[in-house]
Amino acid sequence: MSDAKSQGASIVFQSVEKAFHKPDGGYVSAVSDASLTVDSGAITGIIGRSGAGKSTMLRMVNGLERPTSGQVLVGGQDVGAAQGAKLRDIRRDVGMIFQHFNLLASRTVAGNIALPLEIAGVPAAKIKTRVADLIDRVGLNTQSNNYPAELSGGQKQRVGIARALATEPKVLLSDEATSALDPETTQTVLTLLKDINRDLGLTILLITHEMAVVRDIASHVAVIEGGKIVESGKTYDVFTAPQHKTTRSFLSGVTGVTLPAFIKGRMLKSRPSGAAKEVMRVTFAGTHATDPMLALLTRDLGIEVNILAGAVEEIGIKPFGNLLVSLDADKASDARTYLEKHGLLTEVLGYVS
Ligand SMILES: Nc1ncnc2c1ncn2[C@@H]1O[C@H](COP(=O)(O)OP(=O)(O)OP(=O)(O)O)[C@@H](O)[C@H]1O
Repeated sequence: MSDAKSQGASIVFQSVEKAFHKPDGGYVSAVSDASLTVDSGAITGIIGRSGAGKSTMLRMVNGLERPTSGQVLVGGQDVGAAQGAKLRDIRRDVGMIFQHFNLLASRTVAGNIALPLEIAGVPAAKIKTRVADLIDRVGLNTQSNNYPAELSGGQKQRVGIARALATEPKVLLSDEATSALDPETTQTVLTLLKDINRDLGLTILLITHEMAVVRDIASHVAVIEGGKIVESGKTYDVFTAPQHKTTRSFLSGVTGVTLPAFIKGRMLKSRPSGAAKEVMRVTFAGTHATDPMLALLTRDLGIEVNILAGAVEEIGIKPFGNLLVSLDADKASDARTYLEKHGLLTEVLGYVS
């Protein structure tokens, strides 16, 4: 494959609703009032639980579903309104990869990758060179004549990626592409997707239920619940200052920073009478991520803090830290003011007596 940049295309969801009719005459609202802009060349993750509406969002981008109202625009073209040749043109600009790869068992690696080119009527000689380039790009040179049954999950997904890139799309949709893979293979596939995004400039929209995937690859994220986008923004901003409880619950799974059981079991929502400790989350972002702020808090205000759990992580190349601490509830308000004045974020999680 030539490494010339194939321009990406933006994806815009404008007040999109999608309802499905049920056999009993009612309907189910799969996506409701969704507005989201994915910039050309960006990698954006849509995260949500099972049934949240992720697949429906994705399927509206390549015209497999049409919005009930609102618009989905790919490179400014209204996918929902497109018919016939126009819809085929838009679809050619949108490649897709799947959780279970969707490879043809009867075709070799090279044969699977060639399929979309054969369907598009590309001359055989051109298909041969292009398939060889694609195989090279995804690192399957020694497997080109193997059948899917002879490949590992990671290798199968590489074939899926090469096949999706065959028609030089501007947008790549990823439907839980790493969910069936082990963590190590997931990393190699995510790295390949990042390389492709960088080299070809194509836009990637992925759906996942794993915040770790978002952290590792996406510059932007949208959180969807019950068909509604409840939060969206730059991945770093959403990770360091999540606004919605669903986002927080996804994050608690990925940061690995959870309260120890002996505290969790005793936590109260409101402050009890008498002596009590406040349990607080402190998020260190940007330049403060590695500052010794708790030591400074003790030095400047004489407030002592117990660390319950913590971790420093990276998103892109930017670090952020997450600490769960407890401290004297009488002094907690002063401590929060001090920490926030120094650019940290705090959140009261509860109290223990
Ligand atoms: N063709 C359909 N007919 C009827 N209802 C549908 C159809 N497709 C999706 N739904 C419903 O719409 C809602 C959203 O489904 P969707 O598949 O988009 O969710 P999801 O977030 O992708 O879930 P999962 O992670 O389990 O795939 C669900 O309630 C689902 O049952």
